[in-house]
Amino acid sequence: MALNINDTLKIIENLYPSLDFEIIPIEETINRISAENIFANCSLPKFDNSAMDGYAILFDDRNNELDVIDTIFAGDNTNITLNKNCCVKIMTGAKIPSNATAIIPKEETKLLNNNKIKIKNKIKVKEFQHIKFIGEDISLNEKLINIGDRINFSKITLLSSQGISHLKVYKKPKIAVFASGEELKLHYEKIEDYQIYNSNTPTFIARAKELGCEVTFMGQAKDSVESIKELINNSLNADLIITSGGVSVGDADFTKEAFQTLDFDTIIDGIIIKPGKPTIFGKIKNTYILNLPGNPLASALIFELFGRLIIQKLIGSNNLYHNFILGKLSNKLEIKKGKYTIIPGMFDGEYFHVIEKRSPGMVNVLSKANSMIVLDDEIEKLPKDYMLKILPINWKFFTDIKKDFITK
Ligand SMILES: Nc1nc2c(c(=O)[nH]1)N[C@H]1C(S)=C(S)[C@@H](COP(=O)(O)OP(=O)(O)OC[C@H]3O[C@@H](n4cnc5c(N)ncnc54)[C@H](O)[C@@H]3O)O[C@H]1N2
Ligand code: MOO
Repeated sequence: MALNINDTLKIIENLYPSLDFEIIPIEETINRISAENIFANCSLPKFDNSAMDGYAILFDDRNNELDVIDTIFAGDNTNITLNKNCCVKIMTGAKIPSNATAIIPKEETKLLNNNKIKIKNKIKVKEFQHIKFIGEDISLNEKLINIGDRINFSKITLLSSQGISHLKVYKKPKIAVFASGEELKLHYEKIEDYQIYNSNTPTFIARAKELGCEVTFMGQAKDSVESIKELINNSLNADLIITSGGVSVGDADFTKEAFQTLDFDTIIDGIIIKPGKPTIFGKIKNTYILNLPGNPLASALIFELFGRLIIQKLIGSNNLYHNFILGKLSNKLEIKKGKYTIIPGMFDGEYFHVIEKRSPGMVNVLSKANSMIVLDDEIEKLPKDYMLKILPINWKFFTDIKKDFITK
C-alpha cells in the first residue's frame, strides 16, 4: 500500500545502516563526515597576545612618557613584567608582558627619542584594548566537531589550529546504479529512431557522486526478470542500489518481480505523491534498494526529496531533515488537489518561479530549476506572493544577474 509523505520520511529517519570508518589525513576529509567527536586539546589563543603592532603598556601609565625596555616579536618566548612608566615594543601576535593592560598601536604614539614614547594627545585608551586573551577563541576541551558533521574548509581551520593531522571519517557509501528498459541505450551507443538514450542512470551516478558516494555503474537490464536479477546479484555488495524504470504496471515492468524473487524486503511500495508515486524502497540483506520510476523528472524529484535523505543516512551525516528558505511565489499557481505535489522552480533570491512545463517524463526541467516546493494535498490555488517553503536542489547562490548585495 502506498504511504503518505510523512510516513515515508519517518521510515527513512529510522533507518540505521551500519557504517564503516577510516582514518585519513585532514587534507583529504573535505565533504566527508566525521566519525568522531573532536575536543580542543589546547586553548586558543594559547597565551595573551597583541592584536596590533605597537606598545604594551600599563593602562595607568597611559598619560605618561614611557621607556621602551624591550621588543617582543611573534614567536618569542619571553617572560617580561612591566615596571611603572615602562613599556615594550610589541608585534601583532607576540606574547604580551604578564601585567600589560593595554596595547597602543604604533601610529597612535610619538617617538620622543630612541627609547621613549608618548601616546598622542586626543587618543583615548581603553583598559585591555587590543589584547587577545588566552582561550577567548577556543577554550580547552571545547567541542569542535561532532560525530556526523560534514567537514568543510572551516572545520579544517579548527582541526589544523589544534595540530590534528588525521580524522576518523565514515567511509563513502557504495552505490550501484542501473536502469531497465528495452528501449534504452547508453549515451555513447548508436540508437534507432524507436529507442531513447538512458539519461536517468548518468543522472543518478552524477548526483550520488556529488553527494559524497562511491558510485558504480552496473549496466543496463533488458526487460526480463532474468536480466534484472543478474544486475541485482552483481550489485549486492553495495550499500544502496538505485534503479529506475519498470516499477509501474506495464507488461514489460519487471523490476518489482525481479526483486521479489530475491528475498526483497519491501519497506515502501508507492508514495502518495505527484510525480513519482510508483517508487519502491526495500532491502536485500544489508543492501538498500531504491527503485525509482522511469520517468526522468519523476525519478529525479523523488530522489531529491527522499533519496538524498537516504544518502544522508548512508554517509553518516547528522543532518537528516530537509531545511527550507522562505520565498514568494512569482505568479499565481493552480494545481489539481488530492495528492502532495513536488513542483520544481527557480528561486531568484526573492521569488520562486514555477517551471511551467514539467511533465514527469521530461528531461529539460531540472536544468532550469534550482529548487522545489512540496505542496499539501489540500492546495488547489495559490496567489502571487504566497510565502513558500523552498527546498534547495542545486543551490550555489551565485547568479547570472548582477545584484547589489550590500545590506544598507
Ligand atoms: N496504467 C498505469 N500506467 C502507469 C502508471 C499507473 O499507475 N498505471 N503510473 C505512471 C507513472 S506515475 C509513472 S512514473 C510511470 C513509471 O513507470 P516505470 O517506472 O515502469 O517506468 P517505465 O515504464 O520503464 O518508463 C517510463 C518512461 O520513462 C522512460 N525511461 C525509463 N527509464 C529511463 C531512463 N533510464 N532514462 C530516460 N528515460 C527513461 C521510458 O522510456 C518511459 O517513457 O508509469 C506510468 N504508467
Ligand atoms: O511518477 Mo509518475 O507520473 O508520477 O511520473
